[in-house]
Amino acid sequence: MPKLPEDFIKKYTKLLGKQKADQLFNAISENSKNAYRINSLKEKQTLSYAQSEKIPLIPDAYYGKISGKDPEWVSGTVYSQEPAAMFPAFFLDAQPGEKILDLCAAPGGKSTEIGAQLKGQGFLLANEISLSRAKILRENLERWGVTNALITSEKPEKLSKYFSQYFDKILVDAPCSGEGMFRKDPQAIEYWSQDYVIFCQQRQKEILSAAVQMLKPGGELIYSTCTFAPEENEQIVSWLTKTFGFTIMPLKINEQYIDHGHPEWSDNNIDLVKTARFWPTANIGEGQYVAKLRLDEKIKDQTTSTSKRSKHRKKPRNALTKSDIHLIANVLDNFKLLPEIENWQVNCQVHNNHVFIPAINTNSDTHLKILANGVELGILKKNRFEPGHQLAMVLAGRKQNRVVDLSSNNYLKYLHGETIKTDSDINGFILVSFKNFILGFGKISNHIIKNYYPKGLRI
Ligand SMILES: C[S@@+](CC[C@H](N)C(=O)[O-])C[C@H]1O[C@@H](n2cnc3c(N)ncnc32)[C@H](O)[C@@H]1O
Repeated sequence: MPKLPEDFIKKYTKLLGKQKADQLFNAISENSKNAYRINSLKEKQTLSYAQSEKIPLIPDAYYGKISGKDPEWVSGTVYSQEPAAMFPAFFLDAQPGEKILDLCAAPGGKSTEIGAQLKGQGFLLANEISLSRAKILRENLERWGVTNALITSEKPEKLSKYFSQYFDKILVDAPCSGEGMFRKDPQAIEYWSQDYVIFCQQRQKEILSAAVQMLKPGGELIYSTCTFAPEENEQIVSWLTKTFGFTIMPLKINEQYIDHGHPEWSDNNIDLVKTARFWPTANIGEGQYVAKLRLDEKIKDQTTSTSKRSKHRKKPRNALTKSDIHLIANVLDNFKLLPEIENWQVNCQVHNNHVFIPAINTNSDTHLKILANGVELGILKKNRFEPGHQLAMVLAGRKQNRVVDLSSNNYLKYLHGETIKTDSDINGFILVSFKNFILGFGKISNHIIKNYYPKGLRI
């Protein structure tokens, strides 16, 4: 690991005192902690992991390392996540039916959890400014089986034009100087300087200024970073309260693991003790800061009437023909559908032959970079319907009968995209599983499973 920068050592020795600062520097030289969360959207399966050490407070989360080749991961049953990073979504506590924005969402650690909390009811907008990272976000949300997310790759200011005062809760898991990740990602040490901390602070203010425009009066903002820097933590929260009329809300802080925010590192606002700090010395995981703020109910609507007339309200025409419905039903009727997709005949739309149930209605003049909207059921081809991978991931939320479970050998063949021999007498589309974890679709004809595992995911 690279040496800690002199300015970093001086800064934290001054803030924490020599003894606590030395403990922090020692903790940074130790190994980082691995953990995973279990997906409550999927049918319960027996995992091959020990599940012996639980993450405090977080439901269904354990210490332990998982591999991207495990069927648990391929099927979206578990998500590997740094333990302290599980807390922002835990504190957000989305309720089914709410409208939630995750503004800086990739790769999706928090969006996947928010998707699970919503239980398919309500709406999640998962946005990531970087297109390459947004594609990974889409893969992760698809694997997780989330049905009600719109995934975009936009600048926060642009989103705010479409979603004025729209959301009940917004998570800003901000890009930051990453001091809390030094031991997990030593590159962050090389990148660090006090100037960089100030640059990040400025960027956080810009992102948050756009986020506030999208929050309903009385709505909640969760702000989090993975840095220790007060400039990006308590000082940002003080700026939010003074600039926009926010109240700092208490968080469930168990002082055994979680420190409180430090008023003396900002403007002495005593309410900053209600915010949460995670230090690697406290043994949960890496560094993290989380604050929950409520926007004043009486906040004035400063948006123009044009931007309030959002472009996502009008319901476009359902373009399915009778014969399309017949083709789709021929496939879907073989599976047990979840309540969110049961009424597909009424709710679905077709775009370039892709059949999907949108999370939100958008018009053709919505100029947002949209990577996914709701659930893609599949593609209409000439005289047939081919179910999509996302549908398989969603169907894993219920016990299915039309499933072929593979051997270890055939599991790898499936992930490679090969065809597989089977004893099954079924013909047509089936779900393919390994150790009962649903991996994707296959289509059987004469005891051969044609592989429908997406090309982009094959190993
Ligand atoms: C801490 S990461 C988010 C991690 C994510 N929430 C998760 O749990 O997987 C911060 C994200 O903010 C994005 N970002 C960078 N600059 C941004 C900006 N100006 N506006 C919005 N997002 C930005 C980064 O690309 C990065 O993916």
